[in-house]
Amino acid sequence: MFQLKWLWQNLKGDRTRYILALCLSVVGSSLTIINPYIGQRIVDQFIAGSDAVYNLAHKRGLLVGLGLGMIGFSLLRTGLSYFTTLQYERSSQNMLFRVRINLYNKIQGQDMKYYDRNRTGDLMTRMTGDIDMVRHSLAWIIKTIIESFVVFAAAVVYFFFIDAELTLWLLLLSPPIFIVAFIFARRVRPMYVELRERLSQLNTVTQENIAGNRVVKAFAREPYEIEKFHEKNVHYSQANKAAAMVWLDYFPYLEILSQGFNVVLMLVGGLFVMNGRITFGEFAAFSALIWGLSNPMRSIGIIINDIQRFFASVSKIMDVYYSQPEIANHHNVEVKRRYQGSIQFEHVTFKYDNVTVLHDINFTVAPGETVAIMGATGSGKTSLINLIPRFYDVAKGRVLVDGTDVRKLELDELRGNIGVATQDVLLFSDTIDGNIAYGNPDMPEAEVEKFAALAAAHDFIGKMPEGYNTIVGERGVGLSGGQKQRIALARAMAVQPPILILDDTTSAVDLETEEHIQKSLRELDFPCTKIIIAQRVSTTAEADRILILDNGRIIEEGTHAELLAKRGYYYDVFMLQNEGIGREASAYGQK
Ligand SMILES: Nc1ncnc2c1ncn2[C@@H]1O[C@H](COP(=O)(O)OP(=O)(O)OP(=O)(O)O)[C@@H](O)[C@H]1O
Repeated sequence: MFQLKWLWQNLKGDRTRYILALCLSVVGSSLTIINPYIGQRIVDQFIAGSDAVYNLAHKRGLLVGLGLGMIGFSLLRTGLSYFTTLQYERSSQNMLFRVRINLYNKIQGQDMKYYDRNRTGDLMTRMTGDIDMVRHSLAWIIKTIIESFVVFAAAVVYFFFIDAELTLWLLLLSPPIFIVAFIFARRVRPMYVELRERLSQLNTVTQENIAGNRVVKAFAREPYEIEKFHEKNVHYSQANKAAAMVWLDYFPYLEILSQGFNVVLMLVGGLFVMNGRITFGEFAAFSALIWGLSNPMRSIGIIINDIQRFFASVSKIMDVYYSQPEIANHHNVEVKRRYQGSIQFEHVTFKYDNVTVLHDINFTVAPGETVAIMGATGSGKTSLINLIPRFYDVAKGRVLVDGTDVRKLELDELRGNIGVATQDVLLFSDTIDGNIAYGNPDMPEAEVEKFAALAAAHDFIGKMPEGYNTIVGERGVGLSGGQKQRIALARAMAVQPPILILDDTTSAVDLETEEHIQKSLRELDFPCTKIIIAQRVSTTAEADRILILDNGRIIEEGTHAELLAKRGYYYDVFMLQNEGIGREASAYGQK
């Protein structure tokens, strides 16, 4: 079975330990028949046998020996069981550790499409609960199955050795138990798949609520969120109850059939003792070991439950484990070249699934040029710039960087040559210094400060209690929108990339600060091609070229003056933004 093969693969490094644990389980379980055997001898020779009085008087040494043997084997079994459990725990914990790293790397290596499709809560469930279920299966389920099976087999063999007919009477109960267990397993399996899905939905709602708690509070939507959580919680709870109810449907049958072993033993075994077919000692041995037949039957339901949970979880993990990103970064570039920074879009069409959002885009950016992109919201600006670092692949056409199709470039090298400040600013829970130096952790402090100053961030950072060592909260909590944007800009510039992409990076800063940033961008002391998405004419005016996007098509292209002269979309935006402040279309922004 593929899932078990996968488990085996991931046990690499601990396979010997795990096999040792399995062997110890077999040995330890086989030893369970020793004490009933000793008990049988004690009963037959010293309690109920015809020579019992004589033996008690003359063979006390043997009795003491058998008693000590019983104690010794009990201690040995306890010791073995302790050592075996230790091996199971160690090997399964080590496997858990490895799979977790592996899974994390897999998730980390996925492309943007994967993150578009998968919910964070679901991925978190895979990284936590599902992995732990797999560990549980190695450390408990497989162990229980092996031990139950060995105890059952050892008891049956021993019983056959004592009396085959009585054993067959007892075994008559096994087929109905297996049939009941089989029907139960078939019924409960889809329920665990559903249960797992509902758990993931519950985690997703919880995660989104915590991550978005500010929005929730701002809109006073706590009751709605509580209701949403409640609904998912009820769904999950119902799925749990439904699975438990199915178990309860079958549990009485399994329990009664398991109890049946004792009844059969009493009736048939008792009869056999009365007619002298078996001795009291042998009957005692049956009694002492009958749990070896009934217990595995009793726990069969629990084992089936856990096995179904295991399959539901392991298939979710394996989904991640074997999913191959369409755009994979192999991280195998030894020497990263520095690009000149030319960019070319050749008849580019781009789709999200089946929705085309960019149509036949053509433009060229020479090294060192600054190109601004403007357009209505949803016109495709972010989608367009996402194609340059190859966050997504084109559907048709080509995107070239330095004359080479980005699909033929090593991703590490390509992305290492591009600094991006995304629209949705994300800062890590780290110091401001750590956030700015994210792309180059060895950057000297003076450099960090230099780029912070270029991004007009140095002054406000200096006023913070611990300056550059101030820890910002998750996603940059504690900073204003404009402050976050400036740190993100400093972070993008700090890698001194030959291509800098800024997606609406100065939308939340005031005009004066923006002017400072514009000046810094113009005067960067390294060669750099800049692609700047902006809504303000004040940002785009000084670009070498401006592209206007509308519904995924370039509808205007030219310099500020050329576009104003065209009296099209750009002109309208200009007029709208400058109405009332008396600026003349022709005079503004001319270099
Ligand atoms: N990950 C995605 N999956 C599916 N569709 C998407 C995705 N991201 C964007 N879109 C769609 O693609 C179109 C272009 O979106 P895009 O974000 O590129 O526009 P934009 O011009 O950058 O908008 P804005 O100015 O609001 O940021 C929109 O219709 C949007 O709904």
